[in-house]
Amino acid sequence: MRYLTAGESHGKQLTTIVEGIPSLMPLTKENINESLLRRQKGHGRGKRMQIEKDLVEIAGGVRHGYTLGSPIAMVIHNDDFKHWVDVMGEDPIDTDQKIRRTVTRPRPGHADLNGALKYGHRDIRNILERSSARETAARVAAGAVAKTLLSNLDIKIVGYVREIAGIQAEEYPEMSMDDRVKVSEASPVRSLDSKAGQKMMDAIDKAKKDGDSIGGVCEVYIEGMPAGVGSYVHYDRKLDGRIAGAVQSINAFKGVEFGLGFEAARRNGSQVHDEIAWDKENGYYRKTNRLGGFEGGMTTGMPIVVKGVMKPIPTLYKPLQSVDIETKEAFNASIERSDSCAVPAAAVVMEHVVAFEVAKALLEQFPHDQFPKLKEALDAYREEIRCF
Ligand SMILES: Cc1cc2nc3c(=O)[nH]c(=O)nc-3n(C[C@H](O)[C@H](O)[C@H](O)COP(=O)(O)O)c2cc1C
Ligand SMILES: C=C(O[C@@H]1CC(C(=O)O)=C[C@@H](OP(=O)(O)O)[C@H]1O)C(=O)O
Repeated sequence: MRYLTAGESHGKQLTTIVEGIPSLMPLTKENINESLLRRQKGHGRGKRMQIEKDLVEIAGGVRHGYTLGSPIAMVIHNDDFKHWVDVMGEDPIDTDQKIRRTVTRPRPGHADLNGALKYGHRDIRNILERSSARETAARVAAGAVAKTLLSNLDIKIVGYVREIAGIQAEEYPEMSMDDRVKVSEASPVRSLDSKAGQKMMDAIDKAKKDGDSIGGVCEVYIEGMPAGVGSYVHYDRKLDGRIAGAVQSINAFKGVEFGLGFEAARRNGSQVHDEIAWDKENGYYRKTNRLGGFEGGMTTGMPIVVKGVMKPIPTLYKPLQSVDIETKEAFNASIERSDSCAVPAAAVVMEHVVAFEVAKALLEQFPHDQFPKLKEALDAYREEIRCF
């Protein structure tokens, strides 16, 4: 199972191709649109999100509400393209226009300067169009297909905000999965803690007023995974490693933690490892879940709990100093529009990139071309480990 995306932020459309989804799995565009609309919500986003209404067009791989087993092609049109036809069109333009529209001022914290150096573009627009987190809409579409697969296998996944600008949401280890989904959906910052949520919104408003930006921490929580998915036998089969890579690949993410994460460095082993218990009904379980659902690159059967750190948005109304790549003169970057905080949206992105890695690992472990056979194999494995 793999996916590719294509498309520029202000170009015509984003395209996603997902390969490896078994046949005979129920899938509709509503499954995908629900995820896309969730990604667009959240306090702190800029004017662009008022222009876009992300809706998917399924262009291949699905017929009459079921997957065919062939690649699934999905298209999301950029409504903003109509304002950028001259800038983003594929036809050549005259030199005067080209010079007028060339972006030569790299923003600190974005991909602008390194991308220009690497690809030899003297127009930074050629970098920023693709490095923009607009691409995360296409990744959410791929993740929504994976989420649909997981949900049909009784595996639930949700992403929400744990922290914005140092304001932490309280931890609710006993909170049910359904409540996590409900509460995070209801909150404009997707936090499970309404008091902290209000403070987070105030912090976002203040950052915006000050022309600044803020980051935070997202968490993804997964229930229903049996123990033993992933593998310890090779570095690239460790599922926690793959999830970490996927989370780190989200625009502006700077770190990943499972369970206690970095806090584990400060505790003794007795306060970190999760003791093993057994009962007849459920088989093995853990009394705690401090390791966030992983040992040896494999799931433990406890919920997967993974956090990702998002840095503040690089494009600032309050300008940072940079250097023009043509004149080499120092300048203070000024901008037209940007998000001031995209952590709530990033929590949805994180949920979907993690969903993809989990679904991919399941299909590697239980390779089936037909979805009902995958379900049967997974259910048989669940029973096998319950009775182990
Ligand atoms: C949902 C989302 C929205 C974002 N919105 C913006 C934005 O409006 N302006 C901006 O400069 N960066 C934004 N970013 C972050 C940049 O895309 C990111 O910093 C850039 O691609 C450079 O990559 P890096 O930060 O991972 O090094 C956003 C990121 C996400 C996940
Ligand atoms: C378009 C999206 O996010 C964009 C990500 C982004 C960036 O630089 O990463 C910059 C902004 O775009 P624009 O320059 O058009 O205002 C965000 O709106 C989206 O999430 O769909």
